[in-house]
Amino acid sequence: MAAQDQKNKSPDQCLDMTDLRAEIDRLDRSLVALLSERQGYIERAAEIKGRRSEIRDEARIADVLAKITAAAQEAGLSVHIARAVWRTLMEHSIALEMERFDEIQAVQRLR
Ligand SMILES: C=C(O[C@@H]1C=C(C(=O)O)C=C[C@H]1O)C(=O)O
Repeated sequence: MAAQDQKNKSPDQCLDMTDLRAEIDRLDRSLVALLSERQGYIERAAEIKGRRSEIRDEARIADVLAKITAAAQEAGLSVHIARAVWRTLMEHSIALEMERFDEIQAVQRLR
């Protein structure tokens, strides 16, 4: 086990709110890194998709929500939290993808 891992405390090992919040802050940094990596693929999708109408894909949104629901159930994460977070995440991702798509189109019109 890496030295860093040994410093992490399980919820039961946290004896006060300072301990507990340090662990939440650590996990939040990891979540930000993962969401940033996810955003890279959203931005790339804006380059790959040929039409603005392709950006919001309801079938894919339903597919992601179904996979997230199953993964949350398996992991013991509240399905209510998981679905709410991913619905919000996908709405903001779609908005970002549209912004990027419009920027690309604007640059191409100038050429
Ligand atoms: C990245 C995509 O574009 C959109 C963003 C999605 C997401 O954030 O997971 C899902 C569906 C799409 O509306 C995609 O089509 O997969």
